[in-house]
Amino acid sequence: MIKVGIVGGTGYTGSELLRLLALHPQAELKAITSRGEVGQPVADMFPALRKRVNIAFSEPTFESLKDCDVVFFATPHGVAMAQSAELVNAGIRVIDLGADFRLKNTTEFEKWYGMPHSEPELLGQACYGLVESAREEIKKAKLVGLAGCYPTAVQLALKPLISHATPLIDESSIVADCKSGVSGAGRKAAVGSLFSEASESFKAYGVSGHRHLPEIEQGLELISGRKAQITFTPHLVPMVRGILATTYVKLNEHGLNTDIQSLYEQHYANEYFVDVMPKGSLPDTKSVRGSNFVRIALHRPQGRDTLVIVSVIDNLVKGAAGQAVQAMNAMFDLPEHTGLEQLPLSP
Ligand SMILES: NC(=O)C1=CN([C@@H]2O[C@H](COP(=O)(O)OP(=O)(O)OC[C@H]3O[C@@H](n4cnc5c(N)ncnc54)[C@H](OP(=O)(O)O)[C@@H]3O)[C@@H](O)[C@H]2O)C=CC1
Ligand SMILES: CC(=O)N[C@@H](CCC(=O)OP(=O)(O)O)C(=O)O
Repeated sequence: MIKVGIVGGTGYTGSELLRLLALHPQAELKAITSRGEVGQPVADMFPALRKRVNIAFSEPTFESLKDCDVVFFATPHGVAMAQSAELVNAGIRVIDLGADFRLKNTTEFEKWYGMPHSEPELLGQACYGLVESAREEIKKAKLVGLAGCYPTAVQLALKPLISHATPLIDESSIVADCKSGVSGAGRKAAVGSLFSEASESFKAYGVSGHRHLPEIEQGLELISGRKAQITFTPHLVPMVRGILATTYVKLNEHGLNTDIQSLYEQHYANEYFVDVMPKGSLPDTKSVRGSNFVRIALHRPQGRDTLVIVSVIDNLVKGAAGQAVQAMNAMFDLPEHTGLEQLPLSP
């Protein structure tokens, strides 16, 4: 059994990890931390976990986590950075769901996250955790900086095109128009997440710059070795879970002469969690809700040279906790879908 610890067990991604790991056949929950709820049984806070999770919250300290094989950080930026070195040095593998180990350039990190990076050496050892593109590195990694939620939806939408040795699109003018449910903002109290603010409304945010922009560009460059430029606009939608990304690219001559639907189907043929839908499909967030799947559909409106790629994920699963468990499975040589076979909730 893999002994698992979670730092940040009271938040949305932490509790989603609990939901998934409670039924994982190879995982044993050893520690779940909270600063404010030490001693409280986890199932008292999350009745959905009654009779499945029988431990209590503990302090987010090394002492609580030292018997684990792997520790997930489901915490705000800056927390994993402060605590990972001690764990990694003790031979405990770390998967950070936050952004401390995603951006390789510390100046970029400081610019977008407003804090200096205190562990540049550890950052150098970290593997960027988009499992479909970095599986082999993740297997060996001691530390994974898991891909963000929007970056997962957008990179998986573009990967087959970007992976192609000869560019198929104009890689300098990609547009990703993305919509997220409110759980993307976390469980902490915030005015923008109030029912009366977010419901019956729909708005763009971070239009002039969002911290996922440099991450997406870095991720695309990691895949292709070429620099890509993207206009990324996130929106807040009045629903709880889900991300829908509509990504627009201009096909070049080579792209226009390629069967893009077949390219996607072949590229993802062996990916358990990626569903390339039949031509013309319209995936909705409900079709992935509660599951680790991503569904992708391709369109060429009016047969023109713009390709529209629609991708959907559950931000808390494939965008966070599910992808984290997928990475853990890869690290511990388990089939990647172990404990992750939940079908989406319907309706
Ligand atoms: N929500 C989403 O869709 C996604 C979130 N993420 C990332 O995952 C991380 C967690 O997000 P989310 O679950 O939404 O956040 P929440 O705000 O819901 O939860 C944050 C958790 O972190 C704990 N925490 C806060 N500060 C500290 C600290 N200084 N030391 C230890 N624990 C701390 C809190 O627990 P307590 O106060 O009880 O100690 C709480 O359990 C973030 O980095 C986020 O960016 C990534 C992808 C998607
Ligand atoms: C709706 C909403 O607010 N979404 C968050 C993104 C989710 C998140 O926490 O981002 P990471 O993937 O970087 O961890 C935001 O835009 O800041």
